[in-house]
Amino acid sequence: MELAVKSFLLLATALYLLLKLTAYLLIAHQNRIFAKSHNCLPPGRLPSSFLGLSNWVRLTRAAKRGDILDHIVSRFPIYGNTWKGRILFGTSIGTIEPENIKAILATSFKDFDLGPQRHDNFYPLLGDGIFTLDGAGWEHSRANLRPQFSREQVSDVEALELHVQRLMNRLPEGDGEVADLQPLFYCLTLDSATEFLLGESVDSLLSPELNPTGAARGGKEEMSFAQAFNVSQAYLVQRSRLRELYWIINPKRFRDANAIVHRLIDRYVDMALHPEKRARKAPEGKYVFLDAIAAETKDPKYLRDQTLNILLAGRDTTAGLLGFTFWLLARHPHVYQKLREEILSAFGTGLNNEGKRPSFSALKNVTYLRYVLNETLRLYPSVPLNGRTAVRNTVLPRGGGEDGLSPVFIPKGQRVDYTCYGLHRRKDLYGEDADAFRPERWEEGVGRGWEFLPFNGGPRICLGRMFPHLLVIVVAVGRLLTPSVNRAIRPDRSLLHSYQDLAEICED
Ligand code: HEM
Repeated sequence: MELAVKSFLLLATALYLLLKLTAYLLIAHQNRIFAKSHNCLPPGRLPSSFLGLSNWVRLTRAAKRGDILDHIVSRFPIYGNTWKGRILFGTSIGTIEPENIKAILATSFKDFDLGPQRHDNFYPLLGDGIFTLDGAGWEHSRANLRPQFSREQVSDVEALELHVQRLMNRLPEGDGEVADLQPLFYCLTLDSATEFLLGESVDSLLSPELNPTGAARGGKEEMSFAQAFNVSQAYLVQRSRLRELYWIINPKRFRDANAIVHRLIDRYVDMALHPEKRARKAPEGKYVFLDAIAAETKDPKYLRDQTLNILLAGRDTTAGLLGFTFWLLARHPHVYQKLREEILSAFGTGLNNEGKRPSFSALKNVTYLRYVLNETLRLYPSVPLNGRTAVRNTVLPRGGGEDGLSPVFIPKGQRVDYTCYGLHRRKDLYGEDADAFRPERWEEGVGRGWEFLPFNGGPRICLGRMFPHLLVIVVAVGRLLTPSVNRAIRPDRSLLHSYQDLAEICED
């Protein structure tokens, strides 16, 4: 009897393996036919050891050193603008080819999705929202949320002014004193975003202790919303580093931080659904994102998740842009001087608290400011790494063969990572000085089409790209460019470190 069971198990296992092998060979055969019929050739090969462990170890070491982006970008001159390699159990295709990125994000949009990790890794904090969903869920979110990003709704300069003023109040008084702007910018974007989303700011700029970068510290005291949101994000970064194994990191501190964030948002969701519970009424005519979406949908989880998705999408990206703009201005005094002169000549004393506030469109038309922002986003795009996964067999137009000009076959399930940080630094697209900060290059017509992608492109292009970040920076630039605050800039490695963190979180 025992022998019969053993024989049966052996036979079943052999049959299972045979079926698997046949399916594998069949798919490989179909893939070959598909690739041939589209004239595909293989791209450059990133060497790797068993299961891609060596590449993963190199990536992890680079992340620890704080130069993961330069590490990734250094592969392109060696293996080509599109390459394929093994990284921790899976294969990845890396590309900095505009034509390929256009295919992924626009022309072959339906052939790709965000991949399994984005939703599942972010779920404990973000749930189901526009930033984490694919397919019908994303389409529904996008259609519902898009009207909330019209110009009138997001260009409330007055609300921003209050937070900028508070930021200014935190700068040291004396001449020659230094201040670290980065934590202040993270607080500024949190305060202004919560005001836009919830109708009330969490006012982190008024708190005596700033904890902006989200170091997951110990301690028994309850975290504030700002701390909890930062702690959650810091854990999301750590989880992303483990790729498919993200779920291994799920400590109590992460769960507590998520619960604190959810509790606060739920309070506002409750008030949006039951306005009679509100202690203070929003001023007449004031736009509140949560109230606006609650007018359409009454599901509290939907409301919480979408609000948090927007907060995550818009907060660090904007703080990063602000931080890098000033970081670069501090190192390029001639650019700083030129920008200051242009702003002052356009608006005179209008920026100096004398009642006349420049209009939004006037601010948008300060050409040199636009060049400075473009150049900052070119060198330090807030989302430097990104990727998609093929949902069916498809093709990228470039990267195959010795010359890299043939199409590349992308099988169903294949991950493709595109790297704006590398794309934006290509010397053949931006010139030999592509690594230098030179806003004037924008006068020369660089960055056309799919060569410049700080906000993505195609149907998933950033919803908030037009206004809030621009307004925040403009108000801040206006204020910080006044002579009395020339002092407030300090170069700081921590800025670069948190940029790397952001890079990794977005890689998923
Ligand atoms: C400098 C500031 C910003 C940059 C560089 C930026 C960049 C991006 C990028 C690259 C994406 C695509 C992510 C992906 O699909 O993988 C994105 C998506 C998104 N962004 Fe922004 N963003 C910024 C500010 C904002 C702000 C302020 C908001 C809202 C208030 C916002 C809302 C969104 C939303 C909702 C999405 C998801 C769109 C979708 O999937 O349909 N962003 N952003």
